[in-house]
Amino acid sequence: MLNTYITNILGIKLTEQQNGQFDAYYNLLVAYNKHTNLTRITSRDDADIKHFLDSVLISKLVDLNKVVTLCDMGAGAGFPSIPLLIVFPNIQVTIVESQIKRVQFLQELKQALGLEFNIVHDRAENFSSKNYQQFDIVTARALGELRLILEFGVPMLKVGGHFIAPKGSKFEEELTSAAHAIKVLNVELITQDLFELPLESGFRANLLFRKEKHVSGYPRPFPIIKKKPL
Ligand SMILES: C[S@@+](CC[C@H](N)C(=O)[O-])C[C@H]1O[C@@H](n2cnc3c(N)ncnc32)[C@H](O)[C@@H]1O
Repeated sequence: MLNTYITNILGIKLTEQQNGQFDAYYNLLVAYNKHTNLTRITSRDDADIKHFLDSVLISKLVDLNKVVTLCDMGAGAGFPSIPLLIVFPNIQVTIVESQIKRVQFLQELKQALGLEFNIVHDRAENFSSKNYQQFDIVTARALGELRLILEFGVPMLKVGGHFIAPKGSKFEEELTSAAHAIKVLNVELITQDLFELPLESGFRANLLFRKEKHVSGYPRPFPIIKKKPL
């Protein structure tokens, strides 16, 4: 089913190896989830649509064949970066994840899929403050409010790089409250890609921003970000 969705929606035909990697991903996710809470989505159909397809939809926004480096903040069980890496194995993925049990799952996943990616056990805002202007793309799904994740992630982007925020039905409200952050961090909203997932599985708004200029002084320490969001 995943294969059909990806072909019909994105025009990409998965190879046998890629289909096998998605099967192995699903099997490990469900097996690991029995003892360690990773996801509430456990049926194969739901995982195909709400985890795998949803993650790969990001590739509609940028040409991932040309992208070299991508940082996924708070990837949890690997979303959205690992499905993207399966489909675009040329990407150099760095995951920054704060919870050790999820880091351990990601280490096992790396072995199971035979893919290379960096796993950093840290908070995204700490990692970001040590890695200015390193990445072509920064993304984060379900990590937090848009204005917070922009402050975490934009400092890590190269000038001209893209921040991609997968958001839900309240994306317009988030954009409104992020207006100041967008201005201060010097990013421009380029595209809002709105999509209804198959089988009434939910709405996705993928927001694409481009970094216009590097601004020093961000991210601030988390207690300050939380107390005084941009
Ligand atoms: C709701 S989960 C979303 C996981 C995944 N992105 C997804 O969409 O399925 C949020 C994840 O972010 C991690 N997290 C929370 N705060 C973080 C931070 N400041 N830096 C890095 N990871 C963080 C959590 O441990 C958790 O794995």
